[in-house]
Amino acid sequence: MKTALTIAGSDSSGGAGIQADMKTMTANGVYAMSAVTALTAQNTTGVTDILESTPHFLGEQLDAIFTDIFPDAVKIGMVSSADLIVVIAEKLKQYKAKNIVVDPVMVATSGAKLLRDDAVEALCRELLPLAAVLTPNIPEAEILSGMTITDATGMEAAAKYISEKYGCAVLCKGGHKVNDADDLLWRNGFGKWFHGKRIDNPNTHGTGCTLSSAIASNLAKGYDLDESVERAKEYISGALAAMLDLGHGSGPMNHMFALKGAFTE
Ligand SMILES: Nc1ncnc2c1ncn2[C@@H]1O[C@H](COP(=O)(O)OP(=O)(O)OP(=O)(O)O)[C@@H](O)[C@H]1O
Ligand SMILES: Cc1ncc(CO)c(N)n1
Repeated sequence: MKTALTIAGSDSSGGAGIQADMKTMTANGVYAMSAVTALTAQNTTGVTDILESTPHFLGEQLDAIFTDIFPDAVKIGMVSSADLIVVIAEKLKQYKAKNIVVDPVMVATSGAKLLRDDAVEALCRELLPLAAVLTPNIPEAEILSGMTITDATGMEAAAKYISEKYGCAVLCKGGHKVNDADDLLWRNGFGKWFHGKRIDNPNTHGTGCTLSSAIASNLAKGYDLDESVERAKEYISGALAAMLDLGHGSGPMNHMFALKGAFTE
């Protein structure tokens, strides 16, 4: 069985972060492992508190994983401080990790800030150059490129700029503001649009975590990047279309929609 690792924060409500990542990896047929960067006290309405792992303990989790079950792909999500980012970069280089998907998580769907200001610079310096692909939404692509994005042309300009600056592929997600569910993949000097059918579902907690983990799962299974993105979009469309409705805010998706009998009661 192929294996994947998520390095991310825990979401106590189970719809985003580590929990979404592990459900997604499992549903996509790979063995899921985790290194927890932070605990969040969170539900569908917001984040009330964050307790960070120490850099030393995060390093110990990564040592334990890489010296035993080597991951075929790694997904990086919420990493709130510069010190944690430095440890992750050091360990990924030491163990020669491959198929690294970086989701530059900055703000939760609920609006809570998940990345400290000093960490943005460390993320760009330490982690982006190691990424096989980076998956910013529009606000994150604006921060990483310093550009304002209002349309598809803006998404292309920002994705091209970020890809060239950090030498990695960039999947700019349209989900939030522009172009509905159409995402742009910029790699090796060329852009390709992945068109998604917009699903009328207000429950989008954890969509970014889920998409990046599905891409990592497909890379772990040996699909190339284009095929991995295509399959990940199909998976997230299925999870959104299952119309799970839990909680008082923007609720989670049904990650197990394809499991026989899932959520029928
Ligand atoms: N209503 C929708 N219908 C279909 N696809 C969607 C919808 N909303 C988002 N997506 C898709 O889900 C994926 C994740 O995109 P999104 O922009 O929501 O991520 P994100 O902003 O990083 O998520 P998060 O809020 O978890 O941080 C993208 O492929 C996007 O196109
Ligand atoms: C722990 C965690 N990571 C990422 C996100 C982004 O959706 C979130 N809400 N919570």
